[in-house]
Amino acid sequence: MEYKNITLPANKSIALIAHDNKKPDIVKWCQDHKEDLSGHTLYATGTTGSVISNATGLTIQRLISGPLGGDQQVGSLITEGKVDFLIFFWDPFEPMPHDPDVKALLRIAAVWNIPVACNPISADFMIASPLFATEFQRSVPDYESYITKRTH
Ligand SMILES: O=C(CO)COP(=O)(O)O
Repeated sequence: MEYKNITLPANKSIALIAHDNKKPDIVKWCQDHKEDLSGHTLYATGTTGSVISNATGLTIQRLISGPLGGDQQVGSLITEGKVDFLIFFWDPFEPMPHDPDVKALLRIAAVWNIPVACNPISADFMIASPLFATEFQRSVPDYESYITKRTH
């Protein structure tokens, strides 16, 4: 696989997701970082988006609920270059009916070199990074050269 660099703008697109037992954690994290988050474009799966916007007033583009396909929607936005960061507090203690979707989302985030925080401390380190609110270069798979190689 060949890679190319793309420039991420200072204003990032961040996807916020939490399983039910972790929703209090993501709400608290968003309350603690409300000011920093308000400068970015926020996406969330359905229920996570509702609880965060009710608790913080942040503007969030809500997708479908996770078990109904929301994780797949986030994965699709990542492949389209429309989501730059993933904050996903997944539950390590409970199996989910949509575990294959969760795994697929985490895989696609790795494929597209997306920073992923799976717990509040990782998210704290991420948002404290000087790169969080500045332009930076991200290496991504060079899809066009991949297609060209496979078709010539
Ligand atoms: O299940 C989820 C992620 O796998 C989250 O979905 P909700 O935000 O709709 O609860």
